Amino acid sequence: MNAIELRNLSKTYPLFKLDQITLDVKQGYITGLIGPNGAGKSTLISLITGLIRPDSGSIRTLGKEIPAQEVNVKERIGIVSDECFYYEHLTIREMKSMIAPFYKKWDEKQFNNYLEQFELSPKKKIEELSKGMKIKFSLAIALSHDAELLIMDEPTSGLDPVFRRELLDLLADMIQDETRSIIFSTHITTDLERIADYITFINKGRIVFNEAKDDVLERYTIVKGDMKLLDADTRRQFVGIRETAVGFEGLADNRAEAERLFGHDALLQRPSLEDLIYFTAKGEQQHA
Ligand SMILES: Nc1ncnc2c1ncn2[C@@H]1O[C@H](COP(=O)(O)OP(=O)(O)OP(=O)(O)O)[C@@H](O)[C@H]1O
Repeated sequence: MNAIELRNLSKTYPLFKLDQITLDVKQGYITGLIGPNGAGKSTLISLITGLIRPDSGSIRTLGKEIPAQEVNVKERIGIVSDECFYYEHLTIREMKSMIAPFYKKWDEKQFNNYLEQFELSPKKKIEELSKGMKIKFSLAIALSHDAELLIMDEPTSGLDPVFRRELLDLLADMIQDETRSIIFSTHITTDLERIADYITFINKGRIVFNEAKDDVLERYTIVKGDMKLLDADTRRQFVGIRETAVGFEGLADNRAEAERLFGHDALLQRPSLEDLIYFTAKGEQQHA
């Protein structure tokens, strides 16, 4: 089953279009959403959570049509972002008291455990929280109502490395029973290399791929070699190329083909997710 199903989803802003997005986010797994600045990640997440409305296309979250059946699904979802809509003048305890009644499965003991684990004082006002503390607070809320789907917009960007690791462990634990699902956007791609099962790459409002992480990292390859290996034909193999004084480095999207073409003349390496973003953006500049 899919936790999220998007069909031909479009949203147009004056200078940007999220264009005909069709995407399945699998239940029971962690999906990472990656892409350059302004690619449309937050817009996509806002559409999925019902914060903004699409111009066309359909959204089905946990089996329910959004926005039509939104009320039936809200309490089964946890949303984590540093831009959550809390009342700044309230304390953590007061804010929790406002939020908790909306959730049938609210677990007060669990919430208090998370506050302790995250070192958050219930007496602190929301306006006094740092960016990282706000993320921790919204995470404590999301994890205390037994959410089946966690949707997170750059949850790790404001967190220190120690807590980031702890959060990743927490997320990995959360999906152990294979009924819960997590989608999160981030620029810290090493976090996804650590825990994501699937990667959705979005660029300029379009999906570049939505695939199992291991398949992606197997399919693409970094090729390093001498400039004399590059001609009009071989250049076509590359998503993007970086030329240096001593040679070139490029990303090819077909490892088998690159091996056939370059054989032992070039060095082929497994790419990182960051390489995929970097070379895709670079390729666009080169083809522009
Ligand atoms: N309310 C809005 N009105 C007009 N344009 C908008 C609005 N919200 C987003 N955009 C535009 O949509 C595009 C995608 O923005 P979005 O925030 O979804 O990107 P992103 O991938 O999350 O980027 P980043 O990695 O920088 O956070 C940008 O060009 C942005 O300016």
